[in-house]
Amino acid sequence: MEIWTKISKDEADEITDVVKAAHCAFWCEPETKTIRNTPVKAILMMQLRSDGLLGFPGGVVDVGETVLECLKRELREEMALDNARFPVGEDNWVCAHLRQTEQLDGSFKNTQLSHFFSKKLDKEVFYEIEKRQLEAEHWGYEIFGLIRAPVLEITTGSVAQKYPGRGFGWFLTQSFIHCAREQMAEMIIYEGILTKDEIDRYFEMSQNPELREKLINSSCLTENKTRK
Ligand SMILES: O=c1[nH]cnc2c1ncn2[C@@H]1O[C@H](COP(=O)(O)OP(=O)(O)O)[C@@H](O)[C@H]1O
Repeated sequence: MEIWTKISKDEADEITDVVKAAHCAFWCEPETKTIRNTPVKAILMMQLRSDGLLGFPGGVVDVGETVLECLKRELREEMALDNARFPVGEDNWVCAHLRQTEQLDGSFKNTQLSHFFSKKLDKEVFYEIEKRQLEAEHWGYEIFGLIRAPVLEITTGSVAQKYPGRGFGWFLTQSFIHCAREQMAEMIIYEGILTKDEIDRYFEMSQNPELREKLINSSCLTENKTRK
């Protein structure tokens, strides 16, 4: 069994004997609308990983590297990011999560410390950085898709009435790597995109068993099943 716990910066700085990782959410307010005239509050840059899960750009800190040096290297490898133009620094730190893994004797050992950063971009810059990712060294090898996490809610229409949370609530039903879903929630609150209550409501909706069953078994929420 593995447990992920959010810890403070001071607590994180105390931990030394563990694998460290750093990931970053680049985001923007696109000031656009999507279907049914729904305002898009924000879009977050995520990736479809080669293991089929969704996560943020970043990776494991190599021996001799600092957390920020690691992030810089990973952002270059995974996004072809021009780090001099778009630096990510201590000011962009949002949260840390500690993974503890159960051992054979039932005790728990610290096995990973994940730092998370967030950087807001102008929408034009966001689009430019997105396009550049197709030239990244790890594109098509470790990174299989570019994702815009949709921070929005489509509230009109019968499906939205029956299954609220269409938009971000439904997005949360996807499969995320490790603590990426929690990091995303932390960063959305930290940046003032949504309140904690709003995020909690979306998490609750995404855990509705009836909705999850429908989303997994049918792409259009109908009763039709073409595969048994
Ligand atoms: O978005 C994320 N949030 C939190 N942890 C992640 C995320 N993406 C990957 N990880 C975890 O961080 C570690 C580094 O994985 P990743 O695939 O990013 O790095 P790598 O490029 O160094 O192999 C792994 O334990 C992985 O499961």
